[in-house]
Amino acid sequence: MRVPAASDEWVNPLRDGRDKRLPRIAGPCALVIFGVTGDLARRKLMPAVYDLANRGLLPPGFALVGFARRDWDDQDFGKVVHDAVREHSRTPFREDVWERLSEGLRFVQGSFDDPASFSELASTLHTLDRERGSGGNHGFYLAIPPAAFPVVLKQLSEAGLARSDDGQWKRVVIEKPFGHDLDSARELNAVVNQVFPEDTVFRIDHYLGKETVQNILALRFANQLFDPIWNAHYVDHVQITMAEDIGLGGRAGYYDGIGAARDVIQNHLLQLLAFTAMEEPISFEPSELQAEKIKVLSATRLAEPLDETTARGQYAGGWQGGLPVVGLLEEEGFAADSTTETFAAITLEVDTRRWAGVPFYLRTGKRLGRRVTEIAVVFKRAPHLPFDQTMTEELGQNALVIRVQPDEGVTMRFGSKVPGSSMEVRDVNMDFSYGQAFTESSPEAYERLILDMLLGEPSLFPVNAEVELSWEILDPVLAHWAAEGKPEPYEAGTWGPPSADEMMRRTGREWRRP
Ligand SMILES: NC(=O)C1=CN([C@@H]2O[C@H](COP(=O)(O)OP(=O)(O)OC[C@H]3O[C@@H](n4cnc5c(N)ncnc54)[C@H](OP(=O)(O)O)[C@@H]3O)[C@@H](O)[C@H]2O)C=CC1
Ligand SMILES: O=C1O[C@H](COP(=O)(O)O)[C@@H](O)[C@H](O)[C@H]1O
Repeated sequence: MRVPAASDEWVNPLRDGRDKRLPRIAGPCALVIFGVTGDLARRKLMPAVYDLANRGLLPPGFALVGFARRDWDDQDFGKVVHDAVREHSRTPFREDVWERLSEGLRFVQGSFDDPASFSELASTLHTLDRERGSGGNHGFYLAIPPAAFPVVLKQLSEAGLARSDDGQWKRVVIEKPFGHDLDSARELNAVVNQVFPEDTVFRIDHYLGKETVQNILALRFANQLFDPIWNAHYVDHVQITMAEDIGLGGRAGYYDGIGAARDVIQNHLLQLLAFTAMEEPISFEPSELQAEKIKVLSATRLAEPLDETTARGQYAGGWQGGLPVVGLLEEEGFAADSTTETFAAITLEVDTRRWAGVPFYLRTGKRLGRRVTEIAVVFKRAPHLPFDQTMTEELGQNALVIRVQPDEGVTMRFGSKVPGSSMEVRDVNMDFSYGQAFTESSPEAYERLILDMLLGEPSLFPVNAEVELSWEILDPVLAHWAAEGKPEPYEAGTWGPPSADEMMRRTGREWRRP
């Protein structure tokens, strides 16, 4: 198989033709992970790198450099990567793959505020370029606390690590959250672009790396079936749910003061809305896809009044999976009077001809009934039912449900005659399940996104404008909630605070129980 040179033409991954179904392999390069001792690196990034190696998608001399404060050497680091891979990788562990990967592992010990550590990083990379042929192509993954983004960018710049000579590339991957409101996102964007030109900045929203999210584009734009009814004439409303059953033990440092809306609505859920509501791009060139997402986000705004169209909550103690669990205020590290919300629901309107008058309800929460992310497009009722009313009491509204996770797939809900002598009609489901339709398991989101970054393929990374527009949409409700004070408590293991149900009841609708 041909290994593309670093200078190979960029190939659009969303427009691959038949001959391009062959796996795309990254050219010679090194990946530096800042924050390599952290939770994200251990659970997601290092396993994803191994999975790519296992699939033969990394170049022969690939190098992975970890940077953190621990007093480790390359061997210690190798053991940590090994354990993370054994515990969390998607693909089976193979000794020969591990041997090859481990030859390129290096650790640089240092603090973000210490220029000497960055000089050492530069010298490590130069050595790798020479010895393993990474060719001056370096990706820098910032898996670090958001407050540290500016200092690391400055150090990279001052150490000359952000500068590319001819035929080389330097790219930066920035984890979320990208700012905590519009102003801070603008400031951060300015800092980032002082060091890395926009086309070398890869802002991660890992939801875009999920197969089921990319499949929204296929479902909508590869089929004739859905588009004619994908509009305000037929759609009653859209519900986007990201529910988690986990609590926030161990995450206080990041989550307290951030809350559910900043953590996932600003990024993952608004990206899901953009994919669901945008117009067909004229091609899958990154700029065309981004243009459509930008257009639809520009047309999106909060429905008002906010105390009726939004809800927020904080989990209290309760039961989950048959076990008692504590409330947020008892979780280690959270302030006893924390006003951080762990549940958020908002109503959005999309001011376009396609969506005028169709509410988009977005909700997310921790310690909810179960883990599920789905987009439910709920259709209007048939204008006339030629049945005896008693025969349709169990007929709901038609719905198309895109199950992002788990049990990935698509379900269509519609009415069907109940077998028997009467014309009774009841809801039934028609399912497409990834597990049944495809034999191969889907790549993990980070696997896909790390590879795309190494290949320089930006389609699945939100640009600056999308991030800022998302804050613009959310800022008013964040200010509204900040003025309100304490969120409403809800029992762990339930579906959120009563005000969330009330918010829907007011409109004559109800949340799905996925
Ligand atoms: N965890 C997750 O599931 C997700 C995380 N993210 C984002 O990823 C990023 C990282 O999150 P997470 O892994 O959970 O964070 P952690 O707190 O677990 O890890 C932070 C890392 O940063 C390093 N670090 C912190 N300060 C310094 C410093 N001054 N000098 C050198 N290293 C330092 C720590 O190294 P040391 O060992 O030296 O302390 C550690 O490796 C955040 O932006 C988060 O929002 C995004 C989505 C999901
Ligand atoms: O970005 C985040 O996502 C995770 C959930 O990710 P998923 O892929 O398992 O759905 C969430 O737990 C975390 O709070 C948030 O920062």
